[in-house]
Amino acid sequence: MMSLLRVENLRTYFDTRAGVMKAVDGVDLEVREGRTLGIVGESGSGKSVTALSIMRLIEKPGRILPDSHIFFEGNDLAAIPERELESLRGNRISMVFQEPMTSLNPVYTVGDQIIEAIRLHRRVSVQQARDRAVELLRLVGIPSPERRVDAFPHQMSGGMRQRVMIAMALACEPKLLIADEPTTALDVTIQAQILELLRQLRDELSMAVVLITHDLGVVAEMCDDVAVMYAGQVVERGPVESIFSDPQHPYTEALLRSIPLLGMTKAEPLTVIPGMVPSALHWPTGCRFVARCKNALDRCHREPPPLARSGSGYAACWLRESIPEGSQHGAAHR
Ligand SMILES: Nc1ncnc2c1ncn2[C@@H]1O[C@H](COP(=O)(O)OP(=O)(O)OP(=O)(O)O)[C@@H](O)[C@H]1O
Repeated sequence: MMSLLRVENLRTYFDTRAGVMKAVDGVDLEVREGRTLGIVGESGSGKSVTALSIMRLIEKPGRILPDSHIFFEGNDLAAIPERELESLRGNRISMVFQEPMTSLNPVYTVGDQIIEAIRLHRRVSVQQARDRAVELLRLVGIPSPERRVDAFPHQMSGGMRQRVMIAMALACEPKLLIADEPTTALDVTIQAQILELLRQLRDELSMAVVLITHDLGVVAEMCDDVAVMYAGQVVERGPVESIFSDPQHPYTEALLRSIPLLGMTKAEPLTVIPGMVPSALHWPTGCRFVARCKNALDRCHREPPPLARSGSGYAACWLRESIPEGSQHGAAHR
C-alpha cells in the first residue's frame, strides 16, 4: 500500500534557559493511504511535538533541525516555504486538537469559523460555503445543523464543540487528519461517540488518520498501525495486531502489561512501569529505556539501538538484534 506520509529523522528541539530540550529526536514514521496510525507513549514522550512538527506549527523557541524530512504528496514539508505550506495546511492535511475551546474563537459563530476555513482554500461564495458548513455539521452528527450553524462555541457542549472542530478540519476533505488526543477533555460516553464518528468519517471519506493517544485500548479499536514513542523517539512501529500479540520492544511490552485487558477483573492490579522517563535535556548515550529495562546488556548502555526490522514491523532494541535468525526467543532472555 502507498505511503501518504513518511517522516524520517525528525528532530525538533527547544532552546530553553535550562538548555536544549531534544523533545523529538530522530522520529521515523509512515502513514499509509487511507489507514490509521496510532501514536502512543507516556506524557512527554514527544507525541504532540511530532504532530505539530508535521504541520510545521512549531514556534520559537522550537526549531525543526535541517536534516529532518516530512514527505507528503511529493513535498518535503520540513523544507518547503511557509507560503506553500499554508496552501496544504487545513486543506490536504488538517489537525484536531485536544481542547476545542482553545482552538475555536469565542467571538465568532461556529458557522463563520467553518466558512472561513472553507474560503481560505476554495473559491466559493459565502452562501455556498455556508451551505457546505451546514452539510459538514450534519456530517459530524450535530442535530439541527441549520440552526446550530449560527451558535457561538460557548452555547455548545464540549462534545458538540469537538464535533465542530472535526467539521472544520474536514472542510476541505483532507487526505490526512491528525487528531491529538481528541477526546481527552471529554467524558467517557462522549469520548466513545467521538471516536466512533472519527472511524466512520475515515471510512466514508477514505482519508488517513494519525491518532495521538496514551490509551492502548483506543489504538486497538481504531488503528491499523501503531508507533510507540519513548523519550523523543519511535521505539517500535508496525501493524497493531502483531505489536499487540508479539511486542518486540520491552517498553511496548511494559505498556501492554499496564492496560487492563478484555476479561480482566477490576480487582487485578495494573502493572506500572517502574522508573522514570529521562530528561529531554540529557538523554542517555545508549538506549533511552535502559534504566527501566530488566534485560539490558552492556551494549544498551553504550550504543543507541537503531529502528530495525523486527517481527512484522520495526523495533529499536539490541536484545532483538542479538536474536539469531530463525529463533523466536533467544538472546533476549539469556
Ligand atoms: N514550547 C516548548 N518549550 C520547551 N519545551 C517544550 C515545548 N513544547 C514541548 N516541550 C517539551 O517537549 C517534550 C515533549 O512534549 P510533548 O507535548 O510532545 O509530549 P507528549 O508525548 O505529547 O505528552 P502529553 O501526552 O503530555 O501531551 C516535553 O518534555 C516538553 O516539555
